[in-house]
Order: sequence, then C-alpha cells, then structure tokens
Amino acid sequence: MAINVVIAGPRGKMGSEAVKMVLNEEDFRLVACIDRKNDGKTLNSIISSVDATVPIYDDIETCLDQQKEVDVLVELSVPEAGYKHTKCAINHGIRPVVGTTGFTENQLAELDELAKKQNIGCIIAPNFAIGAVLMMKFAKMAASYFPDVDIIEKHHDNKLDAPSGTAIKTAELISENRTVKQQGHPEEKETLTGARGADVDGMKVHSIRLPGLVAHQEVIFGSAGQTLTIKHDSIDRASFMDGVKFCIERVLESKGLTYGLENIL
Ligand SMILES: NC(=O)C1=CN([C@@H]2O[C@H](COP(=O)(O)OP(=O)(O)OC[C@H]3O[C@@H](n4cnc5c(N)ncnc54)[C@H](O)[C@@H]3O)[C@@H](O)[C@H]2O)C=CC1
Ligand SMILES: O=C(O)C1=N[C@H](C(=O)O)C[C@H](O)C1
Repeated sequence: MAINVVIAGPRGKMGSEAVKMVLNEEDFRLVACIDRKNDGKTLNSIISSVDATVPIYDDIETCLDQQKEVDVLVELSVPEAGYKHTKCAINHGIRPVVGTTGFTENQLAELDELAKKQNIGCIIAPNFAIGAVLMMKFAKMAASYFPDVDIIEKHHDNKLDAPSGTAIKTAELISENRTVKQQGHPEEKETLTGARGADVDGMKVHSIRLPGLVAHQEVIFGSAGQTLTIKHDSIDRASFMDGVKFCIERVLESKGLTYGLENIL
C-alpha cells in the first residue's frame, strides 16, 4: 500500500526537491501541500514543471480535517510554521518527518511528549545527508581524544537560523565524549564582539553565510603539533533526498521523537 504524504513548503529549495522525490517514488503518494499562499490552487498551477493536481492549503488544520488518508507530513518550511505544522500533525495522529531547523529544546521536548501520548513516531533530522551524519559520528569519536574543537558551518545567505541545526547537533554529539574545557587563552579578549564565535561548553561554533554556498561544515580538532579536520559538503539538495525517503518509511514504525538520523541508521 502506498504511503500518503503531505509536504509543507513545496515551493522552497528543499520542498521542491522533496515534491520531485515523492512523485517519483512508486510507494509514495503526494496527497496535498501546505504553502503560506496559493490556498485552493493545485500544485501544477504554481509549479509548471510539476505534473500533479495536488491541492494546496495555507492552513494545516483545514488540510488534515479534509484529507482523511494522510500517513506522513514532510515539514520543510520555516521554524515557527514548522513547529505549528508538526504539532498539528501529531495531534491528528499523522507522523511528521521534519527537516526544518531552528526548533528550541523546549519545543523538541514538547513534541516528544505529544508523540508518545499519541503513540506515534516523529522524526526530526537536522541533516538528512548520509555524509553529514557520518561527519557528526566521526566528530563524536574524535572528541574522546581531542577536547579542543571548533565547528565551522557555512550556508547560503537565505538561511534563517544560526547556528545551523547540523552544527547544534554536532556540538551535542561532541559533548557526549568531550571533556568540558574552556578553549583558547584564559585571558583572551574579543576586540570585535563575536570574533571567537558562539560558545558551547567552551568549544566554539562559527556560522558563515554567503551567496554561492549550499550547506557545508568543518569540524577542526587541535592538539600539540596536529590538527584533524572532518569536513562535509552538500553541493546539491539531492544529497538530502535518500534521507527524507528513509525517514518517511521509518517513521511509520517508530514511537516518540527521534532527533537525528544517527539514531536510526
Ligand atoms: N534537515 C535537512 O537535511 C535540511 C534542512 N533544511 C531546513 O529546511 C528548511 C527549509 O529550507 P529551504 O528549503 O532551504 O528554505 P526555503 O526558504 O527555500 O523554503 C522554505 C519554504 O517555506 C515556505 N513557507 C514559509 N512559511 C510557510 C508556512 N507558514 N506554511 C507553508 N510554507 C511556508 C516558504 O514560502 C518557502 O517556499 C530550513 O529550516 C532549513 O534549515 C534545509 C536543507 C536540508
Ligand atoms: O538551511 C539549509 O540549507 C540547511 N539546513 C540544515 C541545518 O540547519 O543544518 C541542514 C543543512 O545544513 C542545510
């Protein structure tokens, strides 16, 4: 039986890629999209390259009240709306697969509680690219040996959240193995505010935003006489689609919140 999917953010860089992927998969059926405009139109009327008369809703409640056979919501919009959509889906018993970044820790905890209460799964993946997941895992391994580490993430300049969801997740994974240490000189002073980046338990996180970039991250470890750099580049958003597909399938079997692809690969 096909998995019925709703996509939020179908005109976006990720959403449009997800629309193509879902339409090309035999086992998936795209039943509706959530867009902040174009309510009442069909997908093919707003994206000429798409050959599907899928209805568009600007309100997720209306969508999920009317579309009775939805299995999975794929959320790829913006943090505020993304949180609202995810919560609404869970309340309707629909399993969310969320790529949208920028949710707070409290929001993640609330979604976990809600999904458990509804006895359904919810996957939030800060990065769907297998290479990025491996970069994070390798960084976590290296952190046992190198407590001094800087995370440098680089993205296109239309990104709303900083640091990236991937950088936050990387810092969390590194923290599981790293001995807490205030890095740099104990008496160092910033003569330009922000020069040393954001601080997570004494490690530093830097966000670069430039046109021309897609999604890139370097994790640089340093110790006496050596550095180790673990680097990942997404040069095309196709890099994320195998992960989205995998999560659509896996979320049907999971329970509660799964935060990060590394937990289910
Ligand atoms: N987990 C992952 O692997 C990845 C996650 N992302 C995240 O996915 C999200 C989307 O990224 P992009 O596609 O690059 O952004 P984008 O700006 O290209 O697309 C966002 C889309 O959301 C739409 N939108 C805004 N408010 C909305 C609402 N209330 N309802 C429905 N749609 C609404 C916008 O019109 C836009 O089309 C971001 O949070 C980004 O960080 C991006 C790439 C990979
Ligand atoms: O906004 C993006 O583009 C990306 N966002 C995600 C993040 O915040 O980590 C994943 C990837 O880096 C691309």
